Amino acid sequence: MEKALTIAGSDSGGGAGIQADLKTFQELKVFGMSALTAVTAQNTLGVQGVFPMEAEVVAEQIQSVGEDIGVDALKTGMLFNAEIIETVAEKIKRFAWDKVVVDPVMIAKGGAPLLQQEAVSALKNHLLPLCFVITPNIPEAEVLTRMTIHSPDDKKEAARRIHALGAKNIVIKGGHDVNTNEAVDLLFNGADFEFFSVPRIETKNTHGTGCTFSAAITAQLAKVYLYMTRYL
Ligand SMILES: Nc1ncnc2c1ncn2[C@@H]1O[C@H](COP(=O)(O)OP(=O)(O)O)[C@@H](O)[C@H]1O
Ligand SMILES: Cc1ncc(COP(=O)(O)OP(=O)(O)O)c(N)n1
Repeated sequence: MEKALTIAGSDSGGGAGIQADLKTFQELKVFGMSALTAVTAQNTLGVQGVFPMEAEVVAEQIQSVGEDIGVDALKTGMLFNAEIIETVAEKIKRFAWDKVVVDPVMIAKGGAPLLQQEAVSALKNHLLPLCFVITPNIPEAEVLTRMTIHSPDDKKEAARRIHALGAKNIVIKGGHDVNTNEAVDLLFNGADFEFFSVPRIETKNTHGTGCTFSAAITAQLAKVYLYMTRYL
């Protein structure tokens, strides 16, 4: 069975974070593992508390999993501060992991900060160059690129800028683009753009959509690469 690791925060409500990731891994039939970066107290009303782990606690969890069980693909979610980001980047380099999905979690939909503002440059400098896929939502793409996104052309320009920061593949998610009756995601691989659209589901129950999305990509990456290497 292929193995996937999530390096992310705990959501006590179970809709996002580590809990959403492990459920998604299970659904997609990969063996799920976790390295916890923070404990959050959350429910359907919002985030009531954020308690980050010490960076060395994060490092030890990744080390334990990496040196024994092995990792076919991994994702990062809530990383909270620059020290944790730098620790995670060091471990990715140490194990030479290349199937790395970065969900640049910054702010919960209710408005609670899940990444310190001063950690954005650590994310850009240390983690983006190591990732195979990055999955920002529109507000996250705006922070990473320091531009506003209103149109499909803006999304393309933002994707180009994120690619220039070192990410190989960029998916700018369309969940926050509530003025359209479609949810439109943009994929850019450094050469070509592709838009993916589905009819927008009219619901307020979108907590954890981004976590689930990036976990699904991670699970499929773990399997696809193993499949491809059999034919090399
Ligand atoms: N109301 C919706 N209807 C259909 N798809 C949605 C809806 N909201 C989000 N999505 C999809 O869910 C995925 C996660 O996107 P998004 O909600 O923007 O992420 P995040 O949780 O990080 O803000 C994307 O593929 C997006 O297109
Ligand atoms: C612990 C934790 N990690 C990530 C998130 C953000 O989840 P996301 O899927 O981006 O969507 P919202 O929660 O913002 O709706 C989180 N809330 N908690």
